[in-house]
Amino acid sequence: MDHEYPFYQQQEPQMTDYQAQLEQIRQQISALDAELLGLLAKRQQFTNQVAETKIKAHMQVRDPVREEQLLIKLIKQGQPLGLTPQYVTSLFHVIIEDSVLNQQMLLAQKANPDNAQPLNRVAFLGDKGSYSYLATQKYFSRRPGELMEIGCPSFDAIIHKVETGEADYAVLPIENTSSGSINEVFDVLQHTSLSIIGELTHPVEHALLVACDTDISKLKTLYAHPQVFSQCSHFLAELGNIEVKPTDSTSAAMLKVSEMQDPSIAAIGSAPGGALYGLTPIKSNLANQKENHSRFIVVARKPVNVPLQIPAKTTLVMSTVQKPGALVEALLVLRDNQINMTKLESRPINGNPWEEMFYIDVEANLQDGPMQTAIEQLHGITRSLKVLGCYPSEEVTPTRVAAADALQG
Ligand SMILES: C=C(O[C@@H]1C=C(C(=O)O)C=C[C@H]1O)C(=O)O
Repeated sequence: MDHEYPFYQQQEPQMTDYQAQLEQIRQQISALDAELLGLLAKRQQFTNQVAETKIKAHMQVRDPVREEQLLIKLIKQGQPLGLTPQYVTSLFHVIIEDSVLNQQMLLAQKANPDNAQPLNRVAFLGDKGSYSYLATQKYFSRRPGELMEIGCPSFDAIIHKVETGEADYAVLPIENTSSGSINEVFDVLQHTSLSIIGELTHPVEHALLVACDTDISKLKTLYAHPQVFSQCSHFLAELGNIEVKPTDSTSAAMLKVSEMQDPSIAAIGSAPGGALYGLTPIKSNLANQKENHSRFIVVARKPVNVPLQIPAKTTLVMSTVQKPGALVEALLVLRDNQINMTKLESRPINGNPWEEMFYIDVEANLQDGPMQTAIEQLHGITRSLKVLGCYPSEEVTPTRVAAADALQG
């Protein structure tokens, strides 16, 4: 006979017992997370108060010494708690970046009081779910006023909306880390009276999105914006014979797949964007480069004043005279005025294919003395020169702290 277990012996825990344990611990985690959110919100209120003080004291927003001291102290405090220097540093880089961007926005608002309005009507490429839509949401989430989203089919249509007053701002993708500059945007900037008033970078995480249960082997057709195809060219090459069909925007691609509900059809877009169309990702991280970001510019009818207390960028567009070394001569003006150039892009001049326009981004405030001198000198040696805008730089370079230094002493 099988060995009988005495009745009183502990029964094996059932799955429901484990689930109950898990649920109890998860409730404690969620309670702690809520506390953490409360503390982060309180920290944000304090750093915004710091911004108010800096406005009155005309102090720079960024204080690298304070950041380094703060990170070293936190790393030391985290060590005995089992929190690694890498974890503490990366966590507080995100917290400090948010704090600096919030402070910059407050200072910029003070410098442009007329810009604060209850409704921000913003034109962007595509519709809900496009990368431009996500970038628009990100940029205006940090600014006061309700957001009215105005999706457009093309860059020309976007610019037209702002020029005619149907929109207050436009968000335009201008470059991507995988596919480089977006030439169509540089071309529309050549002829618009709008000014660049802001910038932001946004991660572009391409995923393969489908509307129903399927897998890659069943796919026959792929919809996406042409920019996406060039950013995911390696993935597409591996896919083999799948028909790729370009769409005006990522959101148009996702809408198409959502409407067709066909297991042989997919779109490439962001998972959050796809969720707005009921699409699910069956493969992620499709871009050629792991770190795939797009930089967007924000344009408006009126330029903004950028306070000298926050890092600024200025974008120029110029055409040079037709003589050897003309471009070099122009760039030497920037060097002679100690102005750092972060981007140089050339584009053919419409109707004059053998001449080029040069777009230059510099790390400088238009109000700065050296920048004013450089502009004056450039006017004297170029065929044409236009300031496209001076705007707050939204690239917050994290303060580096060597963990070892932090743990000494
Ligand atoms: C809050 C301040 O402004 C910035 C943000 C900091 C932060 O979030 O901890 C620290 C230093 C500054 O770069 C400050 O100067 O104290």
